[in-house]
Amino acid sequence: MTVAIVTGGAKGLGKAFCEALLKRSYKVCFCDVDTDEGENTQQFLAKQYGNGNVYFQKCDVRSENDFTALFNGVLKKYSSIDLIVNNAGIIHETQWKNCVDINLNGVIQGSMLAMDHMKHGGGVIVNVSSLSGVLPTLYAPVYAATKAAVVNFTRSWAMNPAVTQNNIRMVTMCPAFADTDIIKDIKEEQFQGKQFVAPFMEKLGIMPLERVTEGFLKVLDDQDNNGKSLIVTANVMNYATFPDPFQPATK
Ligand SMILES: NC(=O)C1=CN([C@@H]2O[C@H](COP(=O)(O)OP(=O)(O)OC[C@H]3O[C@@H](n4cnc5c(N)ncnc54)[C@H](O)[C@@H]3O)[C@@H](O)[C@H]2O)C=CC1
Ligand SMILES: CCC(=O)/C=C/C=C\C[C@@H](O)/C=C/C=C/C=C\[C@@H](O)CCCC(=O)O
Repeated sequence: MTVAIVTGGAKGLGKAFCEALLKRSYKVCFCDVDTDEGENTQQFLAKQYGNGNVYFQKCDVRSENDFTALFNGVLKKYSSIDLIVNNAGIIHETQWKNCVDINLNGVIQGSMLAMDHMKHGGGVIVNVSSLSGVLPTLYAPVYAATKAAVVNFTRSWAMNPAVTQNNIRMVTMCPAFADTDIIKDIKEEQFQGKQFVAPFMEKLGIMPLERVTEGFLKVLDDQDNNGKSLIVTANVMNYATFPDPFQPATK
């Protein structure tokens, strides 16, 4: 039995990742702060993939207590945790502390709890960042900062013996715009200049969820990607490259 936790799984990319995992016969526990949406999705997924294979637990990733209860619940039900997808996220430049709490602290909390469990038998941690994690994003500096932090948090842990010597793999995903609610019903106050979004969206397009799921499955299947960050756009699916100051200088 292979067991996964997906945060923010009630809708959008998280829900798509849950479905992809269920198709691969994982047992899936997904959490969300939105109980109504979570319960609807639970019913939908249970009908498609079987009641015993998926369940929803309310968890606000900002809460250490909720997160600990989530892990304990999964271990009680399925006895192991092989994969966590730290996916829950928002974009909100005015409520920026909330944005940091969810997008960064939530990922840190989920990763630390997962590592603590996985040190006994290994596992995979997928942290969902954004293309905004590797590119400056003028309309959302705080969002971009949280997403860049996720990239370097993952790269940094990936070098640590607690990961490398315990058969753990930590990877980041950096998708461009995808067709979910995060890009809809948007308020001016969520950005530092909402008008700046459109040109980037025009250039990058809006990906169907299937394209991001393709990247997600690649991240799961590539065994040698510890610490890497997969960029997913309509045209590109490559691991990001970063400057290496330890290499001899080239002239
Ligand atoms: N859709 C897009 O264009 C892109 C999205 N992303 C990232 O993908 C991730 C998923 O986003 P989408 O599915 O697009 O958005 P979405 O808005 O459709 O789904 C996000 C889910 O996270 C949940 N959530 C929010 N705060 C939470 C909290 N405190 N605790 C638990 N769950 C919480 C929401 O209730 C919702 O179900 C986010 O981290 C986002 O930043 C990255 C790049 C592009
Ligand atoms: C700099 C490159 C870049 O912009 C990359 C973006 C990649 C992904 C962004 C993603 O993580 C979150 C995007 C959220 C966007 C939210 C709202 C927009 O849809 C507002 C559109 C407003 C408008 O149409 O005027």
